[in-house]
Amino acid sequence: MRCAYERTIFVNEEDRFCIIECSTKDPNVPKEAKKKGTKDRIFFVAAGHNLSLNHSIEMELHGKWEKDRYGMKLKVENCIEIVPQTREGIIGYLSSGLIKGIGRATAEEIVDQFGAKTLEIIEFTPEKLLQIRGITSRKLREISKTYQESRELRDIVSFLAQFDLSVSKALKIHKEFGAQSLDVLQRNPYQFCGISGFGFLTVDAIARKNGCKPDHKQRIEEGLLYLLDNAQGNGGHLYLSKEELLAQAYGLLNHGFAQETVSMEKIGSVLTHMSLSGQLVSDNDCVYLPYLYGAERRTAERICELAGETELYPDLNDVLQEAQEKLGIIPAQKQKEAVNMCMENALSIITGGPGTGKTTVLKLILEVYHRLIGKTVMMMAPTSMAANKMSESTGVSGASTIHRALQLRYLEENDGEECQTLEADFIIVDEMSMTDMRLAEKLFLSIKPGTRVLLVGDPDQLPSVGAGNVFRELIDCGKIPVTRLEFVYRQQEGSRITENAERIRKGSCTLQYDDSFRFVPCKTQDQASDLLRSLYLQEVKENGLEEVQIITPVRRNGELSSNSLNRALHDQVNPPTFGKNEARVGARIFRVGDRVQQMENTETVSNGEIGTLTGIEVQDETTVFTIQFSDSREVHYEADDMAKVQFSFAITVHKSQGNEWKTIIIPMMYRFYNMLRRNLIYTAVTRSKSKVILIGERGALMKAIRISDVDKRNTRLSEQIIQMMEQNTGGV
Ligand SMILES: Nc1ncnc2c1ncn2[C@@H]1O[C@H](COP(=O)(O)OP(=O)(O)OP(=O)(O)O)[C@@H](O)[C@H]1O
Repeated sequence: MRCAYERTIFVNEEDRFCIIECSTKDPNVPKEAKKKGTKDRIFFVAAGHNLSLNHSIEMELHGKWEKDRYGMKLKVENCIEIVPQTREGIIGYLSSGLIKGIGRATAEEIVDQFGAKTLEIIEFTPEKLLQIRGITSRKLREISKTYQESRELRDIVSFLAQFDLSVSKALKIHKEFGAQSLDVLQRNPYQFCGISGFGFLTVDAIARKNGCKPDHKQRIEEGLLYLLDNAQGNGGHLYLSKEELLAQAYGLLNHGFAQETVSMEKIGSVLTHMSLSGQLVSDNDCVYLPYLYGAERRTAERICELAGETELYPDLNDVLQEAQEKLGIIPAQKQKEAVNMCMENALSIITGGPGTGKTTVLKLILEVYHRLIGKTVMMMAPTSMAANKMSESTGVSGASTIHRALQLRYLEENDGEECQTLEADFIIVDEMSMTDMRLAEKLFLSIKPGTRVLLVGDPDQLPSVGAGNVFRELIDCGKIPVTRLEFVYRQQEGSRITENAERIRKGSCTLQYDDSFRFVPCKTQDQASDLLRSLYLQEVKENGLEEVQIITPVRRNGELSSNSLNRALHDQVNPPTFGKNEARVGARIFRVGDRVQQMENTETVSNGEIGTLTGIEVQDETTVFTIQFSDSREVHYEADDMAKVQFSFAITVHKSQGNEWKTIIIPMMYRFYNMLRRNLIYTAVTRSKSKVILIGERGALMKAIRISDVDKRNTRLSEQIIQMMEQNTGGV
């Protein structure tokens, strides 16, 4: 059925599942599905993946009519975009954003000149476009390239539609294999397993449809690699035991077959072969992906090189006394010990929850170091907000994110290679619990032996988002001096937040409530969502958008997920008004004033950074978005880059790490099920500077506080450090 897109009802950004309203001239729309209509157009609802959300491109939709509680809709099985033939249609298509470098005015000029032959000319004799004013050779190259890509892309999208695969996946394949994509898809789809986001399961479905043998060696290899990769993402594991890996592989490779098609022996022999050829590393029956094994080993080696005592400073006590007097701080015994430890050891760790005096100790350390040694100090933290806080609270400017300090772009690049050597005599890293194995490797390999290093953090927070449990392992290995600051000084300032955070940390469910720490009971998800949004709007009115944050355990599924809350809040928090620029990117409309969060590391922005959209301008027929981050840095994004950005009125607990706000609002429902964990609620609560509002079921909060230690990760960093140190000292 030939249709036109009319409006979006719903789009899931992750898998591009869309529900849209369409119109058609086709009279075969069932009566029950007809929404409204004019004399010659019938309106109805269609649902499916990757539907066109572009008014300029018509679609041919094929599918089944299905009825649910919202009425009858077309469940789309196949959607083909139809390149338009009319003057308006071609102009609309060319200026739809699919083809870079052509805006509305240029499109009109092209069509005026070439008429119905326009698309043919762009495809076969694009040089003729040089006759058009404003089209330079450089622009022409861009137009030809993106036109070609959009054509190839359409073919890939059609092929992938039968596997329910999204446009974004088609884009990834196309980026990697270009014009060869379709051929590779049909012949050997396992090659796609190397493309990020292209999991074994997806590729396996394509391969099976194309008749690939289920016990083919490459299928088993890719299955094993997939399971190890999956163990990183799902459990934060660096390795799986051989037994566990074989059991998982057997289940995976035989799934969906009536009988055993891949034997355990065959999987075992492929695994052995992969270990011998270096595709995997098997060490003491622990099976690793090679780069993760390397990251763990190399980090352990460098830790051994960095650790050790420094020269003695006989004046240390006197200098500390002078520093205390200058700063007006009377440190407790533990705090003094922390200063001494840091000055007497090349590598040391300070841990403590909020308000335990970590910053106070840091100030003393910086002052003592300045007086005793006075060389270059470098301070860094995983997020820019944490880095800014470090500078502000210590009064020493220049703290940066770890990524910026290391000049890292994408972590995937240069695995195992040393990057940028850090030219400093003393390096302090805050919020160390957020650092995963791969970032830790980059960090430590960048620090030259002889540099003094102090790691600061709170190991009771969530472990890093990426695999590994670096900070906890460094503490637990027992080879690096650690000072634990436990006394909460901020309690004396009458804050319920630090007091309750401390109780949560210890697993106590007896919390104290007042205006700074509230629990608002709600029985249902709908009720909680309504109340949460109205409380959020009220808090924003009082404190400003930048100081209020919703932190939720889940990103998708349900009204209390960050995705749903952002959708529901966007127009309320930042409504469209006359003169406020906005622009559509895919299904989302971005507006000046929106709060957004970066979801991937790039050259200039670290994953997790939060900023405000301050400008949307059209420059040279390209829409440019300007985002200002917390350190006043302005970064420009084009429409494609905005895929790396999410609205951030609500964010997940994982993405909140290393940041803080005045007011935090947290939904807590039983339906969060396996997200109800102590370190999750502890992390969320400790993000607040002055007010915590919990909304939901009290029992869910209690359950979360009671459940600890579910994050056991397979890592051996601590074991490796111990082994290496003992070898170095001849087992003494
Ligand atoms: N020895 C001390 N005597 C009295 N007050 C102290 C002492 N140490 C710290 N404080 C006070 O306790 C409060 C919390 O200290 P600080 O900011 O250093 O903790 P923190 O661990 O860095 O907290 P957060 O992680 O929440 O920023 C501050 O007001 C600080 O002045």
